[in-house]
Amino acid sequence: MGTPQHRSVTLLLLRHGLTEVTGTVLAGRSPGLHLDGRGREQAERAAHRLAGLPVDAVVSSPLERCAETAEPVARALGLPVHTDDRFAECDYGEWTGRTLEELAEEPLWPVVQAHPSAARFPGGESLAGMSARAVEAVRDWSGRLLTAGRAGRDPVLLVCTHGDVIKALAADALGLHLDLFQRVQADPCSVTAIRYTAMRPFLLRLNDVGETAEGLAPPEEAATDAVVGGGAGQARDRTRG
Ligand SMILES: O=C(O)[C@@H](CO)OP(=O)(O)O
Repeated sequence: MGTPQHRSVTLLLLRHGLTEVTGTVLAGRSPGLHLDGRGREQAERAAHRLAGLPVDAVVSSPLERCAETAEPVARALGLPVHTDDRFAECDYGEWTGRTLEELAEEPLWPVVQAHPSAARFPGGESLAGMSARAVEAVRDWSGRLLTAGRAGRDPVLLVCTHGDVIKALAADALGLHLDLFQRVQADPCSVTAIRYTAMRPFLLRLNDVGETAEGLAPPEEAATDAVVGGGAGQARDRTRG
């Protein structure tokens, strides 16, 4: 990576809108799961809310519910949607598509709730692995934007992704062990904003479902002199052992 002209990146994490199973089924990587009418409305409202922000790139999980949320937002911003598999929901393996009620009876359930850093889903991924890949993706995209370095301000990256991915990235930003990530909330179409400055992540907004974009991005003149990635670097260590 070349010498970045601007050394702070603002990350906006947008959770996808509602689907007909949100909150009752562990959707994960279920194929063909689309936004429902409420979800499409939420995506349009998010597009309206975020339209005026100086966003430099929109990146989405490949799953339909995120792509369908990112699309109107990116259109309002006049940007293309990039896809990155590392922002896909955790691969829940055999748990994918099962109801939460049913899963609550599984022996692994209390581990997922109370000790998620030890949770690996049968036939799927571990939550620690999901966290590490998402942190790595944020680091890569941030580096890319810093290298591209638009004059006059620090870059803003908008990522449309999933509940557990946002919870993991927010936990990383707060320096929380992954075991505490269930204490973070990310509602449909909420925005969680993190600024990475001087090797350190700062949580600007958590689970923000407001109507305005005030305070979500730096003012035009703000260009700082620091380095991105402190939280990202620390995350893997915190999820070990
Ligand atoms: O997969 C799911 O059911 C949930 C889990 O957090 O995430 P999302 O709906 O945000 O994809």
